[in-house]
Amino acid sequence: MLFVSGQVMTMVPTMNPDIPSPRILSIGSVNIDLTAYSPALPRAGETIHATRYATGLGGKGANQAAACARLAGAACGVALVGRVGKDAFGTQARESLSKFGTDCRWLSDDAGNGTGLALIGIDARGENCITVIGASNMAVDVGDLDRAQAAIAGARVVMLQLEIPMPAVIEAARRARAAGAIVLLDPAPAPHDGLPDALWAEIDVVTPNETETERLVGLRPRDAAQAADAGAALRAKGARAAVVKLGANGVYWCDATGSGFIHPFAVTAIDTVAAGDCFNAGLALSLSEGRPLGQAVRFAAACGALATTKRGAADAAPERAEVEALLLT
Ligand SMILES: Nc1ncnc2c1ncn2[C@@H]1O[C@H](COP(=O)(O)OP(=O)(O)OP(=O)(O)O)[C@@H](O)[C@H]1O
Repeated sequence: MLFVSGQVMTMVPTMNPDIPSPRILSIGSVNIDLTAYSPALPRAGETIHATRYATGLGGKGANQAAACARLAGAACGVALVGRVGKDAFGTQARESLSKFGTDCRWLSDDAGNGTGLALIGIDARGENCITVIGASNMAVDVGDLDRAQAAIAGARVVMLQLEIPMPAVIEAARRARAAGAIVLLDPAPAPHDGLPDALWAEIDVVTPNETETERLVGLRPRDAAQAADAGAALRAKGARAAVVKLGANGVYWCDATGSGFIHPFAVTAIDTVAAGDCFNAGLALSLSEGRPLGQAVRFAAACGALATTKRGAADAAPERAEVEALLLT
């Protein structure tokens, strides 16, 4: 059946009884990252020559889905709900997601918008400047959720981020929670004026880093004690649990049953890009297996730490065996 809604033209996916309903969904953005490496970044009006470039999968929705699929392995049941353009970048994104094992049945082709892009410049010192073109990501709406309703209804964990329009995020959270799924929100990029109350009410676990925490509750945590204050403030907003990520300084968690601080795993970090996405992927997988929050956060912290030992975004995602080995140290 061909379904036409606004600018989207896509096949309506049906739930094939031979393919189990996904256990974990990421509802969010898909980008292709185009990265140019040059000795210095260009100033306004300047043209420079890069020494090399790379293209790869990006967007927090796609990164988290891909990382989670790699972690979960063969019969993983990790799906992505979102949009790509009907262009070469959309084809590249689909191929890349499929290589990780991500179920793309609910990834729509948007006939009216191109695929989301991130244009990234990196200089010799590792400084970067990034231009994001949201494109089809900014067209994600309730129609995408309608098409994915059967998947939302069957999911154990739904991962959300803030790179698609806020009304779609709120409605996705509402539907997922109503269906009994655990709703994970990575509040990135965090709006300057915080989150709407309608979203706070639907969040099971919110996972900000230091700067996102400051935008959400006005506190910038630098250690475990400050993270505990921030965690309490995040729960007072309405989230049932808070996980405050402090990068190389560890991670704090709290929920109705208690709280804890996980010290960072000792790794040799070479690139922290998407450590947070791999962390959230691990958290989603572990929660989907019924682990309590403290155990799930420890698993996630090992995933985040391993992601810093490889270059790239989704490409830096570890496999489960690597995570289990690090957890034994
Ligand atoms: N250098 C590191 N050593 C060990 N663990 C790390 C390191 N950096 C990150 N981690 C782990 O990964 C988690 C997520 O990293 P971080 O706090 O940088 O997230 P983030 O800011 O959301 O990341 P990004 O936006 O770059 O994806 C941390 O809470 C920590 O558990």
